[in-house]
Amino acid sequence: MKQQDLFNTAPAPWEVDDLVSHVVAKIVFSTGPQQPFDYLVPENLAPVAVAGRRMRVPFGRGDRLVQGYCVEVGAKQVLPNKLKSIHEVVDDVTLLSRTMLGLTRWMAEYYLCPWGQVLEAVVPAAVRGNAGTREVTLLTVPRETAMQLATLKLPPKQHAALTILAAAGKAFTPPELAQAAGCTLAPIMALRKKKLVHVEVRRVSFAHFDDTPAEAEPSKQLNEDQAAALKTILHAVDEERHQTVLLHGVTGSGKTEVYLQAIDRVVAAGKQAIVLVPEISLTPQTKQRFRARFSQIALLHSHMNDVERHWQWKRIASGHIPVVVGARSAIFAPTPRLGMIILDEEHDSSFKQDSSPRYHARDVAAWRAESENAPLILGSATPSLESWRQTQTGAITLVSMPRRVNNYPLPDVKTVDLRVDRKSIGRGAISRPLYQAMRRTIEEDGQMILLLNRRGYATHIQCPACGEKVVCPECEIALTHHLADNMAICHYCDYRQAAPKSCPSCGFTGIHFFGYGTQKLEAEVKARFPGVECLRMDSDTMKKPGSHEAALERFRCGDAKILVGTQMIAKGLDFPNVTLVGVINADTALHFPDVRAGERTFQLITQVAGRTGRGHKGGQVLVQTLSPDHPAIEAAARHDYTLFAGRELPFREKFLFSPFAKMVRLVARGETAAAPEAFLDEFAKQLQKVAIQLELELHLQGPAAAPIEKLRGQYRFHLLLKSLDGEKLRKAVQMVAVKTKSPDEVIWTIDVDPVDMM
Ligand SMILES: Nc1ncnc2c1ncn2[C@@H]1O[C@H](COP(=O)(O)OP(=O)(O)OP(=O)(O)O)[C@@H](O)[C@H]1O
Ligand SMILES: [Zn+2]
Repeated sequence: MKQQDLFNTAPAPWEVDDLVSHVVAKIVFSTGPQQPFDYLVPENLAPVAVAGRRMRVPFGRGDRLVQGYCVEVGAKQVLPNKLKSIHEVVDDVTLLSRTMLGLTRWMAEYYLCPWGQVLEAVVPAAVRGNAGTREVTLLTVPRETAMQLATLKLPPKQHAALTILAAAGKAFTPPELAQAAGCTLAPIMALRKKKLVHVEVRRVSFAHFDDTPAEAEPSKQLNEDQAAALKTILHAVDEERHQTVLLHGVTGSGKTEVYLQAIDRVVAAGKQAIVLVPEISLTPQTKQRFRARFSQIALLHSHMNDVERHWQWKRIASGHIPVVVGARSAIFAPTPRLGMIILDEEHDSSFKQDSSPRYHARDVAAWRAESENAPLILGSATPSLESWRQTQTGAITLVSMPRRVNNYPLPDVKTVDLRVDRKSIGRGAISRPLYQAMRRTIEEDGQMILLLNRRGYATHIQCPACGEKVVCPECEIALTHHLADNMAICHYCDYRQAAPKSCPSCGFTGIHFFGYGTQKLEAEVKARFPGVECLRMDSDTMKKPGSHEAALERFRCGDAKILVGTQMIAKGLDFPNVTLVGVINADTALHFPDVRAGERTFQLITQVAGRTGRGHKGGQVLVQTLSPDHPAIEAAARHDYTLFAGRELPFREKFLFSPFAKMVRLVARGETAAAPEAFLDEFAKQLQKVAIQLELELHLQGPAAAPIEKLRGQYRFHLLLKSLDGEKLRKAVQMVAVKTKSPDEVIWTIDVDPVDMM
């Protein structure tokens, strides 16, 4: 883990006279040893041996050739016979600029993971694999050969081919030349052997994608709030200095228009902008909005194939594409002249990667923007408490847009208390008040969105006779009943079995399916509103590429009246005819054993409520809940972010959580419960020793069984580390980690600034 250079050790005193200055390349491997190694750069490779390219080098006793990333090249005093030489430079283009190399190094140190692993995450596999390109051999005639052409004694076919190539004035591949000269490849091979033609091997791209811009759209006349926000942003853009601005604008306040006009200025200055959005927000609507304003734009999304990904990467790296829009990993777009970074919906948890390197795009963006003197714009109606807190300390500039565009009011939000007697609520998932509101909406030709954050049909299966619950044998989590193929499925590991007809334990045939998923809700809507088209959007119905677009188009054009879905329908959508939003169960995420449960609930309800009232018809929201008095639900019903943050922050401070304390989470898993628990116990003990040494005030929670105690057959434990001093905390973890050799049966991970606590 520690980045130390084996070859940086000082030479012995009697060796000093033998030192010579040599060009040395520092190589980092993506697997195997974690520390960089030095290699000599032979003279013939000096022009191409550039930091940021991959190189093949001899490694180990057998000098096996392995590939690594060159992260630095420079003159160094070395004992020449002690270092091996680079064998080959793999890339003919530089994959990582100095800034990007610096970024990867910072990520490795900050997130406590191997540098090589970060490099592999930053350079897309499609780029590493040169997807969509092939090597071609190109032939030309050197000048001296061309001048002697008339006097050269050659067989007629060779002579003819050489004459044609010399006259062509451009390079031919061997088959092209053979065709032009009307001969086989043999005479051309002969010319190559005689060295009468110059041979060059070059990698060319055969990919091409259509990027015709959408119909152009002029920018909008900004309202007062938007103009003020834009002014603050442009200040930083014009001065080419780094500043982070949090654009806190309520839903429908027109944040996108502010981004677009800020980007205009960046592009006019000849620079590039990166816009990050949650993957799920890369809707046709978002794409269209950006396409209509910028003719040259790269849209990076997960359905892209390798050939296209590589093609886009090269276009961005060439500097020709001024605007890049994409999900989390677009923060690594190789823009040579970065002028601004925007994170829309900056609070979204999809910006945190849940596999190593476990980076948060917001923090990576902050590092990048700072080192490239570019402004960073964070936008949200429900900012993360991390960003909000920084506006209080002055590290981030706050700009507010508290009103919707066109002075549309925020929708009226009412809670439906599900605790009152069932009679007045009605049966099924849709309460009586919600049903009546739905009926009215249809009569008034409006559209509506129903949010239920659980997919599947019934959320648990239980025997009323003996109480037996049907759980996943691998995760011990209740299986969800899915109607398609009548299966019972584990939502954690995708284990599936046929839905039981009787109790697997006592044989009772009246086994019961409880709870509501989106499938069951859709069925209920269809039964109660026959003839009204209802669409369902969740990860089950949205598997196929393009299905997202198709569904949203049916809703946009007004054919579908009711849209039922999970959180994927909660953000970003801008449909003026949506006059009703129903939250079927506001409590699904409220009681998770996670410090952010309240924050997530507040965000989800505020965001989904924001989908309505975006037109002149107005809108209303009904939130069904068992806890209408919960502070998060109450604040969301009032669209009051400041109220929510004002209540939540003191709690976080008191109990030492983010954003006040820095947190690191360790998760260990294994076939038995004992091994991972013992491992974390020992880790905690070592940490406490190191903490004394470093004078670190360390707070430990656990080790304890993780909320998801068992996953895919493995027992999971976690240990939460907290401290006000993040730097020292990471240092302590690193010091223990380098010395720790985990037993074979334990797999463990380090998560710095964890978001997922399950
Ligand atoms: N100055 C303006 N005048 C008129 N309409 C505007 C103006 N600015 C934006 N709009 C329109 O207002 C609507 C809402 O804007 P937008 O989707 O950017 O809001 P938002 O702040 O991103 O909301 P959300 O957080 O809910 O996604 C869009 O249809 C947009 O075209
Ligand atoms: Zn499972």
